[in-house]
Amino acid sequence: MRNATLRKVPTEQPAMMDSIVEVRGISKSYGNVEALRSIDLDFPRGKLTSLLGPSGCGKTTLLKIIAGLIEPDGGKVSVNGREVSKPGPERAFVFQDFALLPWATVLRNVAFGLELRGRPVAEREKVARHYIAEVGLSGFEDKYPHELSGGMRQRVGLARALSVDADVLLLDEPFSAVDEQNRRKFQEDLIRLRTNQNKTFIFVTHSIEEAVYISDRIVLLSPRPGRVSQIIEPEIDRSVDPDRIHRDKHYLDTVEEIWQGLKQYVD
Ligand SMILES: Nc1ncnc2c1ncn2[C@@H]1O[C@H](COP(=O)(O)OP(=O)(O)OP(=O)(O)O)[C@@H](O)[C@H]1O
Repeated sequence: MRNATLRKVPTEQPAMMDSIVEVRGISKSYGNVEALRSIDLDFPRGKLTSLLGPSGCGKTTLLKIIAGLIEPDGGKVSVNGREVSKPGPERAFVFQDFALLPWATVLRNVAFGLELRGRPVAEREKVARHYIAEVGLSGFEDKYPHELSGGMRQRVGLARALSVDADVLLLDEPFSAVDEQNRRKFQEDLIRLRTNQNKTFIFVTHSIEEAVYISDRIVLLSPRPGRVSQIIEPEIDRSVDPDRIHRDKHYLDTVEEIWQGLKQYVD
């Protein structure tokens, strides 16, 4: 396979990049636990960026600060050039535990974000049906969350995030609760959605393989207090068969190189 190389990017970002999310000097402590120290990051528009690093290095904290769900102690986050301090319609958060309404059908769950925004029922159901199809759940509109597998519930969460038409989708380990088959399938869907929907994805994962497989860029955070230690662009040609990518030497070398850098932090 051609065109699969590891590219390291300076952690000081070039000013010319079209970034949709800008993080400047973000710090956060919980009591005397310093989670994040002075994070500066730019997230390119229309790309998928993964946050990767040892357990407890502040990945989820950073994602929630970008979402406006946690207030930082210092620094600021801008989205589309505008400083943000609370959740807003241009960002949608897909929770690790799905956060679905157990008493509502798939259709209602997916349409829920639009319902909160007071959109008419016909419009929100039309949009919801569209995204239910996009994530491969057509035919399940009238099911309830307890009737679905973990992977399907995760898709409902993603469809809900897509249906509110946010520019930025924030995903906190979306595949952690699903089995390997569903994980692979969902990764492929995410790559397709990223291309078709032209959304910006910011993605927290524990998995080096997953990060290399799906990401346009990978931000490696150092152990707590989390700081940006490296930015990597694994230039993988994703137009080829996914099974070929997983066996490709460049893919495997990239995974190995990141692992060599991270393994010192594993007990
Ligand atoms: N609400 C909280 N109160 C106290 N400490 C917290 C809180 N949330 C997170 N922490 C601590 O802050 C640090 C960063 O946590 P965070 O969940 O952001 O890291 P993470 O990199 O996402 O971790 P993991 O990979 O294990 O999910 C950890 O040491 C965690 O224990």
